[in-house]
Amino acid sequence: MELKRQQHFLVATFPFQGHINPVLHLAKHLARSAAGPLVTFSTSLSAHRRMFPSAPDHHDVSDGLLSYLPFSDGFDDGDSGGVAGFNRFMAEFKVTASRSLSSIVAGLAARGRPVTCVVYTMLLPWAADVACEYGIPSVHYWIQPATVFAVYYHYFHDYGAVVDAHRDDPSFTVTFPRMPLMKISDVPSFLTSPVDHPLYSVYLTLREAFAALDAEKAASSSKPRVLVNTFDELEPDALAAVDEIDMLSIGPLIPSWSSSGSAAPKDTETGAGGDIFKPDDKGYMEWLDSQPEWSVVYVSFGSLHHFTKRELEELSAGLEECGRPYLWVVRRDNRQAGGLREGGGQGMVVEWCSQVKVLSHAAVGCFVTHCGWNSMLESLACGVPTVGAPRLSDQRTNARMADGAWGTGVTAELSEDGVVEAGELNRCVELVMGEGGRGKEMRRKAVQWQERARAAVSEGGSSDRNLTAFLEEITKGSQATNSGQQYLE
Ligand SMILES: O=c1ccn([C@@H]2O[C@H](COP(=O)(O)OP(=O)(O)O[C@H]3O[C@H](CO)[C@@H](O)[C@H](O)[C@H]3O)[C@@H](O)[C@H]2O)c(=O)[nH]1
Repeated sequence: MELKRQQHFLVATFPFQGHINPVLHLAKHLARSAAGPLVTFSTSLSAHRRMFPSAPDHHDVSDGLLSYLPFSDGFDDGDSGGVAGFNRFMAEFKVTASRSLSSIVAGLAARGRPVTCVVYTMLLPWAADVACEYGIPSVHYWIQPATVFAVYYHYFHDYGAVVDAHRDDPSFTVTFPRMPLMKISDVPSFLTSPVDHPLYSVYLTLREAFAALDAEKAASSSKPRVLVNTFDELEPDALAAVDEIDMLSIGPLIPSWSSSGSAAPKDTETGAGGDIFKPDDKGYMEWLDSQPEWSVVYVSFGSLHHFTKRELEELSAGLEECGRPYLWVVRRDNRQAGGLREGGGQGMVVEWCSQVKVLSHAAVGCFVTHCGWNSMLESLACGVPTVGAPRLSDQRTNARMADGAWGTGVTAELSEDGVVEAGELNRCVELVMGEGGRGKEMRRKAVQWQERARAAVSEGGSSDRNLTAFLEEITKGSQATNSGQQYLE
């Protein structure tokens, strides 16, 4: 059989929008690199169907740059049982999806397009075993901050006992190696939640991911390398906080920059292109065009958060109280609770928008966010200061960085039931957008970070250099071992 030597990345991700986006941007970046590798993007069939509603199922979709080949996770109709059923879903996901991804690798080889490197994200640690099964290298792509990676790493090694002992003491401070002091209340929530939490399986999967990196280290003479969607200047301490792992910053990978390779966002390219939610066809960009510069409050809590009725009531009232124009994303699957008051003349509520395009618009002056990592990077990349309303996972750590080290945001005080109440929203938005000194400073810093973020991904910038070095190393490694071909023989 004639064997091809072309580099072929298989990039695989969990079917959440917040995981699909950064992986898709990396995939595009790889595909456009000088070496011109093949790149296949893979997520679950249910998410693939939502990304490509008109594509015939099970078929390899191609957009001329990437191939899209879904794996089955056993929940192909997309009904994974919601938060309550999530632990059961994760157990099934691992078994079925790893088998399916393995047959994708075998199938690509049989079609003369052998995979030479598997790139996988945090909730797919078993993808490293799939790669190993075929004797091909794999690399973990960490899609949250380096700070969060370092906290998990140290927790799963030497700091588990101290965090566990103080998990109910929010003001207790932990000193993770080479990192600033961190309060327990700022540690990722999966480390302080009880074992009967409905998302406990995320904790177990993360533990598995760090064990996989330990195994990789034990099997090799060099440090495992992890790609991280951040940039050097943003998290210098955290990037150097784990001796045993080489964290390679390659971000911020956001749509316009990763697909164009240029530092300036281009309007036509600011859509994520991997949406699993239907974009709203209300003319929100035209509406933004009609608003003054820096006047609009943009509100979005990402792709997973579910509002309660009280939360929708308080946010509606708070936005009215602010008296500023606003654009608010409330997904269609997120309105059942009731309590949402649409903005009248003052605001617009949409089901889903092109977030980077919105944040890049000159009219937007503040982003009220749940502090998901993609949203945080996108706000920095677009120079928009934030009001943080973090709930779980990495969000509270991210919020603390924005209102601490970066100086680009303020964190709202949540009520006991986790709601940003109207008065608190108004106070925070005024702090960010008002004429006070703190607001002016946040806006100045936001613009400063935007410049640094752009510099990092521009040609010759730190993230650009890291990604180029990674590509060269993978290419050299696969030429040396002829990897990706052995399993054909
Ligand atoms: O109307 C919208 C709303 C959101 N987005 C995009 O959706 C993504 C949302 O990602 P993120 O901000 O990270 O939030 P989540 O969807 O909640 O992401 C989950 O995954 C992230 C990465 O692991 C974590 O940081 C979060 O805490 C976790 O909730 C971003 O790229 C947004 O640009 C849109 O394009 N249009």
